[in-house]
Amino acid sequence: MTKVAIMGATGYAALELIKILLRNPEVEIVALTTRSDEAPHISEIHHSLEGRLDLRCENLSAAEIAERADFVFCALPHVASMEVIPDLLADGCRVVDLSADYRLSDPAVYEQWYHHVHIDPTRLGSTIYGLPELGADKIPSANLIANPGCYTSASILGLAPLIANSLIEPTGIIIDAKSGVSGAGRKPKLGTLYPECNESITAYGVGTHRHTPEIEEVLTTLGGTDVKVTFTPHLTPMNRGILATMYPRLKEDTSLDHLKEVYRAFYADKPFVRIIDRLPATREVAGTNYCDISLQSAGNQLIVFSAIDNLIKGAAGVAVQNFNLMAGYPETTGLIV
Ligand SMILES: NC(=O)C1=CN([C@@H]2O[C@H](COP(=O)(O)OP(=O)(O)OC[C@H]3O[C@@H](n4cnc5c(N)ncnc54)[C@H](OP(=O)(O)O)[C@@H]3O)[C@@H](O)[C@H]2O)C=CC1
Ligand SMILES: CC(=O)N[C@@H](CCC(=O)OP(=O)(O)O)C(=O)O
Repeated sequence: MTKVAIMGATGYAALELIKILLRNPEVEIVALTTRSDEAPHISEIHHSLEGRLDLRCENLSAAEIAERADFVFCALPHVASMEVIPDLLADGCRVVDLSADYRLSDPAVYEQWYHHVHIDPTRLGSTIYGLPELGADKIPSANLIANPGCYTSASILGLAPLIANSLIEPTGIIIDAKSGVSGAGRKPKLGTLYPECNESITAYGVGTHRHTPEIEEVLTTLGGTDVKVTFTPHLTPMNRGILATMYPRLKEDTSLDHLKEVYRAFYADKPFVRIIDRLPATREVAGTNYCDISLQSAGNQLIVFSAIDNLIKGAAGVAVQNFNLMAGYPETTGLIV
C-alpha cells in the first residue's frame, strides 16, 4: 500500500487527483491539506466525492504530512509550492509538484517570467521534468518531479517529433492555444466570473505568458538547437480542455503521410498519445489522459493540432502517470477511463 498526501486539496487539480487515485486499490490517500483551520470534510468542498473518501482537509505542516505519507502531490500555486517542497523532501517524502516552481532550469529565467525570486534555486536544473512521453527513464528513481504546465504539454507533444527529427525551422514557431476556464484554478477572480468570460473568447498574456520559456527550454533540450516560439493563449467559454494550433515551417517539402509515420514512430509505445487523421476536439479528450494530435496542411503550411484535458493530461493525469512510474505501478494505472 502506498500512502499518499495531496496538498491544495480544495482545488480543481486535486479533485481530479483524488478521483484518479481512488481507482488504484494499492493507494491510500492519508492526508489532504488546506490553509483553513476549520478542517472541512473533503465532500463539503468537492460534492462529487460524497461517499467516496472519508477524509478532512487539514492545515498540516510538512513534518505532519511526512509522518503519514510517503508520496505527496503538491497541487498548490507556484511560489506556495517551493515554500514547502524542500521540507517535504528533507522529511523523506517523494513529491510530484503540479506547479511551475521546478520546471525551468535557470533561477534568473524563473524570476524574469514569474516575477518572484526563487527560494530553492539549487534544485533548478537537476529536477526531472515529468513529461513521460519525452523520456521516462529518470522518473522512477526521482524524489521530485516537476509536472509540466497544461499549455506546455499540449504544445510540446504536438511539436516534439518535428523538433527531435530536425524537420522544421526551430525558430518562429507560432502556437495559438485555447484553454477552458478551469485552467485558471478555483480561486475566484474577476476574469473568470461567468458574465466576464462566457460568450466570449479573448487572448491574454500576449508575449508574456510564462509557459513560453517552458516550451522553449524543453524543445531546445530535445532538439539540441535553440527553439523559439510565439505563444498566444486564449481563454474560451468552456469548463475544460486545451486546443493548441501550431504553425511550424518545414525545412523541406515533406508529405503529410511521411510526417504521420514520423509521429506514429515517435509515440509508438506511448499509451496516451493518439495520432489521428480527423481534426481533434477537446470534447473527445475531456476527462481522459489522452493527447490527440492531428497533422494537416494548407498549401505549403503544415498545421499541427493538439488537444488535451487541461486538468487531466495537463495536470492530474500526467501527475499520476509520473507517480505510477515512481511507485512502480503500470504507467496507465487509474488512467484508462
Ligand atoms: N488548473 C489547471 O488546469 C492546471 C493547474 N496546474 C497547476 O496546478 C496547481 C493547482 O492548480 P489548481 O488546482 O487549478 O488551483 P486551485 O486554485 O484550484 O487550487 C489551489 C489550492 O491551493 C491552495 N493554496 C495553498 N496556498 C495557496 C496560496 N498561497 N494561494 C492560493 N491558494 C493556495 C488553495 O487551497 P486553500 O485555499 O484551501 O488553502 C487552493 O484550493 C497550480 O500550481 C496550477 O498552476 C497545472 C496545470 C493545469
Ligand atoms: C486558463 C488559464 O488561466 N490557464 C493558466 C495555465 C494553467 C497552468 O498550466 O498553470 P501552471 O503553469 O501554473 O501550472 C494560465 O494561463 O495561467
